[in-house]
Amino acid sequence: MWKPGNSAPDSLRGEAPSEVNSQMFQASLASTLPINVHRRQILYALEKHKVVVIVGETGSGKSTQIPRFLLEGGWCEKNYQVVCSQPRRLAAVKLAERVGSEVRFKHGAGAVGYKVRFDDQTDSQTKIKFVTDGILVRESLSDPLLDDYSVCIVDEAHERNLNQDVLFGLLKKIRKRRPNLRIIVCSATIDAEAFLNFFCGDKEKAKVENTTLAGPSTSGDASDGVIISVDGRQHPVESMYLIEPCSNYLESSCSTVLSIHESEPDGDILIFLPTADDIERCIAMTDDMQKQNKSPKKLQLVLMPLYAALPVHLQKMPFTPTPNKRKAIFATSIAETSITLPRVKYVVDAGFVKLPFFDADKGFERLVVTNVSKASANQRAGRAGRTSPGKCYRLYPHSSFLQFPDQTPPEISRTPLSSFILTMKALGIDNIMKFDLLTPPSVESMCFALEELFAIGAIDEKCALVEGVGDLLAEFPVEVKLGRSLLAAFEFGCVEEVISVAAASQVQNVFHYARNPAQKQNRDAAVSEYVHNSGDHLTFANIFDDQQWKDGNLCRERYLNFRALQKANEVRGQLRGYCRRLAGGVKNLPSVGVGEEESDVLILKALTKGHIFNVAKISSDGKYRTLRGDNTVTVSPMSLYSSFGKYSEYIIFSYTEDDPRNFGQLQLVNCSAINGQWLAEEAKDKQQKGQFSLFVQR
Ligand SMILES: Nc1ncnc2c1ncn2[C@@H]1O[C@H](COP(=O)(O)OP(=O)(O)OP(=O)(O)O)[C@@H](O)[C@H]1O
Repeated sequence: MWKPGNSAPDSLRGEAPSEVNSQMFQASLASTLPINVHRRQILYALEKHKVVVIVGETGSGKSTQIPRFLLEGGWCEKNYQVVCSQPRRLAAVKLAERVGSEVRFKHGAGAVGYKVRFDDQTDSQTKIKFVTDGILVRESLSDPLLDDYSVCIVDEAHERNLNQDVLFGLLKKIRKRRPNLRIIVCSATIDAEAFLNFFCGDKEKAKVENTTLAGPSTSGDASDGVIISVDGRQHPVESMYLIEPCSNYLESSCSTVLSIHESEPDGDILIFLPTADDIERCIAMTDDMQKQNKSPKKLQLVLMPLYAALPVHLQKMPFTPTPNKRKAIFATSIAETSITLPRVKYVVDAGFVKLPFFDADKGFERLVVTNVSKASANQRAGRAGRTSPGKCYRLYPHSSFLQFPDQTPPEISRTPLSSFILTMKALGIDNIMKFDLLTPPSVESMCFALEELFAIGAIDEKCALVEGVGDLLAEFPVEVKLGRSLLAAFEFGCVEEVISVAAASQVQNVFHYARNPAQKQNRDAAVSEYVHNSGDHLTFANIFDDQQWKDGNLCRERYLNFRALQKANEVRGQLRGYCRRLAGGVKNLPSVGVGEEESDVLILKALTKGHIFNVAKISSDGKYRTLRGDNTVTVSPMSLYSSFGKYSEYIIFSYTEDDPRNFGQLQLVNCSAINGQWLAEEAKDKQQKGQFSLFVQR
């Protein structure tokens, strides 16, 4: 069933006799989920209505069972597929494994597949397809009416990521052209009426089903939409709050994990923290505290991280049984929705999330650690009690919870929109302001994105996609800055090196933090062996140029984050595949090597083409100011440029974040020295000299 050369996910591999029993067991467990009571109601609603909004508690069975109902209800006949989109790739992969193992007994091993960025595990036999929201949007570029699908399920709709919002608008358009298409929108916590109004509008009557009715409704015409509420969850989750706010959520997380381990019966613990760095620190702190506490324990406690920038084999570990041991899994919001970690009974929620926010005043995105929404907190709690009753320890008072926003603000209202605009243009939607969106984007962020796209040459002065740049970038699987740098790398013959830079930029924390001055001294000595004096970007390329990064021990000595490098290397492989296809199937991609002045200039020039909007110039007070927005900024102390970079009037940077030492100020992450002359050349190239000379003269 799987494409040659690809291995199937664990639970979808060849059938051993014992597996058959386990599948029958899983299928019988599935039939006890609360959503089963609504099976007929959902199938009937879908016969009668084009849009069905399903609201059901976490763990009621929406993500796993609805696709199965549809398969069994005949929605995959005549070569149609049912597609279910998820915000995150981990959820899409895990759901495909789970649903695959539930249905394979009846429908064959290939009935369920998944498609996520860089990994397509579907073929002509696939009937239920789990994808990420971004993949479904991309599919609509080549198949504008999504003709392969009879039903599109958009799951976890409360997340309102940018791709979901595009999908809602597209599906609304498509359903007018394809009356046979059915749309299901699912979540535990959405404003169902708002979604129904969006799809059905005032003219078409929206109908709310009686929530307790298990049977079919008898009214409404086929153009109606309908809301179905699914009551109840399989197992209860008890939520507990702190009486007083805690002063240090990392310490509080560690001590809560250890006290659960000492006092609560068996069951794994899932801890939600905002960043990968917090996770690594919290694991180290818990480990230290555990070693100091010598009292005998019934069970050994194993500490594991789970975040997006981990290599795939480490992301799988929390899902693997550890007999006679209790797992404490420290996760970001990657584990918040759709996934089931079967043995988790306890959730510890620090109540924070790291989110990008576009600051229209500064003209830059800021990564901010902020309170989660009530919807997210409830999703997190929902990870306990999936296979038995559970408990959620919230590390904040109930009064704080009540002040959390109901929902996280939609991504469209808080992030830069360059990729979004490119996608819309590639879809042929030129007047974006007229495209039907649940929340319209702000004029400021649209202008900012259009300017950036113009500056990198993706659109022309009439805002049309530039052939050979804009159209390619719309399909590139990385953000536009890196995509543009990769395209430029073909021009400069340094594709391999820019791939390394792009891959390392996708994972955070390539280097381990130095936590005190002594560590910093050691780190600086270790890092000096491979650092490039232009700063971070060429150091990334250097690390991959030198095969020694593959040695975990050596990485530790050199303060390199082995896990992050493994992940970056995975991404390198994926980007290489993409670039090879782009170059017409060539085997060897152009490479110049790192370390010779001439080749280094080529790599930095390619990067400058993509980062033309992310340039800072030193001003007379000795501080850097961004050319765009004229913000006074500092270089992040984590950037190697701050300790090792040669002085440069101009630098490029990957992104900005809040400076923890200066409230309200931005700091630049991943910085490299460039030559200001390249900016002028770039401006000349594009005949935009007037625009760029403004920057250069400042
Ligand atoms: N991998 C798994 N291992 C064990 N049980 C599972 C697994 N996946 C799902 N389940 C069972 O199926 C139940 C329903 O899961 P499902 O993901 O369909 O719920 P949901 O309603 O979509 O919840 P959420 O909104 O939290 O994603 C879980 O609570 C659990 O009991």
